[in-house]
Amino acid sequence: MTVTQIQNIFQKLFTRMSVSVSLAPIGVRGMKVLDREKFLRNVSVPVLEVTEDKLAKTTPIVKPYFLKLENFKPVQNYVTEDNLRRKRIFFNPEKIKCWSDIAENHRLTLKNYDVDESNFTFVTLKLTYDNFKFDIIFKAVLPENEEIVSSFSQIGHIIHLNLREHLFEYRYLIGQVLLDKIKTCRTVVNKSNIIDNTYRNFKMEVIAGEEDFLVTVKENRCNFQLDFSKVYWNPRLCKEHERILEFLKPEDVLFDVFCGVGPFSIPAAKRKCQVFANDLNPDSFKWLEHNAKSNKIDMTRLKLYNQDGKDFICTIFKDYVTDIFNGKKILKNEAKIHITMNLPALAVEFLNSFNALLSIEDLSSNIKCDIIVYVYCFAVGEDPVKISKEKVIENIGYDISKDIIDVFNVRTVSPKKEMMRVTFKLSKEVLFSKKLVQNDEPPIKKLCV
Ligand SMILES: C[S@@+](CC[C@H](N)C(=O)[O-])C[C@H]1O[C@@H](n2cnc3c(N)ncnc32)[C@H](O)[C@@H]1O
Repeated sequence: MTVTQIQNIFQKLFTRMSVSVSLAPIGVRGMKVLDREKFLRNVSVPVLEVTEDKLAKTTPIVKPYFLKLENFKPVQNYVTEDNLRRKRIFFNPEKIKCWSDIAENHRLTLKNYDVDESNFTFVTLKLTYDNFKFDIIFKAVLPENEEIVSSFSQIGHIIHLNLREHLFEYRYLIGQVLLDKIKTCRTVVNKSNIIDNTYRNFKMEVIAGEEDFLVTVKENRCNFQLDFSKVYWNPRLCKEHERILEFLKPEDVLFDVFCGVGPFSIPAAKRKCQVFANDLNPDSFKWLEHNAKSNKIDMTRLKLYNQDGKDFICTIFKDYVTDIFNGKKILKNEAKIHITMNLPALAVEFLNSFNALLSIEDLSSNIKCDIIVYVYCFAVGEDPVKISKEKVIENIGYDISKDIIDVFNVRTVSPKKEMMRVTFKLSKEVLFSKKLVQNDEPPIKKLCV
């Protein structure tokens, strides 16, 4: 018996006895400065050694047991001590600890090809930092039960983290690992405070890679270029942007009150809507203009504004609907007017600008015009639907319960905070409310929610 054969017997015995074989890195918990060498470890791994002619038949049978690691091939060439060329198929030791762990039907099929337990052995595999995915590394390094993978998003080449305070001391390690492991990443930033400024951008710290905030992202078949340090962009809103775009038909009109760099406005203009896009942030405005050009938008369909949302509603929107209601402007093919208000922390506070926006003199007979508002808000509490409805009604100053079309949960921001969208029909009652209320009553009706 050769030394290798004896080693194999011992390895088989040992592996049979051990309850579970973990492939995770060991001895790195608590590491704050990345030391790639410390991830080196030897693991005993089951392999099936077959002659080259048997490989094509054997591989499909044993594929479910393959050892899957980063930068690792589960099927490798091997030359025996007697100089014979063989193939080694590496199995996952977390699944296969001995020959009988292979399903019986698979063992029987293998036997038909003359492959059996005599082909099954164990080899020692040297695992390095390069073999582990970032989530495995974080699981091994960070305090137990920490989950950071869900708290990051990728915007072009930037990975954006929102680390909780107790993980701050690990931030440079986390940044470096992400930079190493995610091929499309060149910059890792951590948001260093919550978004509480007017322009909804965050102060951030570069924790790994280059200080380059200029990104290009693709959404709803449009390209957006932006400076992530100066403007708002959230890849988690892509689906919501798409949902709104689905509501828009060619010739419809969109007033995008807080448009950012244009994720509603630019694709809407591309779909032949008439779009009025506004944002207060001069940088958003700059990138909005840039993106309109780079997406080759017909600028007769897209008008851009850099004003406060309230002024935008009280001038641009007001003038447009005045012309509709006094018959100066006619919408083609019963087109609708849509108003998007995506500034969840504050948008409801702009709703009262619609209340009594128009005077009754502007109203020519019974012109009909569907105006749909999509206003976003945050809801913290047991019943986010009720909370967001109440917010809207309270702020618009009119009981619009009957006009609410939908209350939609867009996404969970944190365990107790939901981002909601309230869709409602902006009625003539609200737009002309002052004049509709008799006897100089204040325009705000008593709310019943
Ligand atoms: C949450 S972002 C939404 C951007 C974009 N609509 C989207 O869906 O990604 C809100 C935007 O509102 C803009 N903003 C903040 N206060 C504003 C105001 N008073 N008037 C107009 N825009 C404002 C910010 O600059 C920011 O771009």
